[in-house]
Amino acid sequence: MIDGIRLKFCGLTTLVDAEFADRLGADYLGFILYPKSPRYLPLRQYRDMATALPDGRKHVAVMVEPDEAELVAARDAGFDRFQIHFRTTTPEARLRVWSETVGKDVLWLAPKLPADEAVAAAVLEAAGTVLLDTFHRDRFGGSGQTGDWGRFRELRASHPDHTWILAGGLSPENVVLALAESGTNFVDVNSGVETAPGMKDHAKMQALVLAIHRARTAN
Ligand SMILES: O=C(O)c1ccccc1N[C@@H]1O[C@H](COP(=O)(O)O)[C@@H](O)[C@H]1O
Repeated sequence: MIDGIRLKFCGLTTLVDAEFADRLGADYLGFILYPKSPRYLPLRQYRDMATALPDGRKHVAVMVEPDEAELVAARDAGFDRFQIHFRTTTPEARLRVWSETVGKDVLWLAPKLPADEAVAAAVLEAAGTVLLDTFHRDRFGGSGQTGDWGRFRELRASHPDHTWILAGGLSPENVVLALAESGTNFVDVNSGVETAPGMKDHAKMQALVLAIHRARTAN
């Protein structure tokens, strides 16, 4: 927690980067288990890394429309949270399977939500947390593009019983404005603190944490 803001650094592919995220005080460390991502981390590599990481941070498995066996494998590997990106045409029964497999409290649903679509009731029923990433027609996440922070604010206010996570193109340069405009207390940061996909830039990670700290402690 950085002065009341929950922080997840995502797309971690090396122990050095994960340890650095931990030292900076990130609450959540995100590992992308989606083979088509340039930040893909195979599950066996995650297991090796996880045993070497200090306790205290929650580990998030980032997946795209996993089948039940893939989700069970991630659950059995010891992840604490499960962030699932999916198309809004996904059958509701599938959302229920994800929810029953890991539990509503630890499931983060990330619908690929076009500007004119509401968050479906089935999404809110299946998960206690909704992650709003920027809509991109051809991608599930990691686009590096910012979204509609005003819409995030409205959705969060409309569903106060859920936890809402802001994602999409967040960086040291824009995070303070994103906090102010979205009203979020939970940010997910990925490509905005990289030198290349999957390679974290420690100076940018530190700058992001400092930017949040300064914004939150300024009078
Ligand atoms: O980063 C990826 O490659 C990725 C692939 C598939 C699903 C999610 C992915 N990343 C997630 O996307 C958001 C936003 O990322 P960015 O800050 O815009 O780069 C974040 O939740 C990542 O976990």
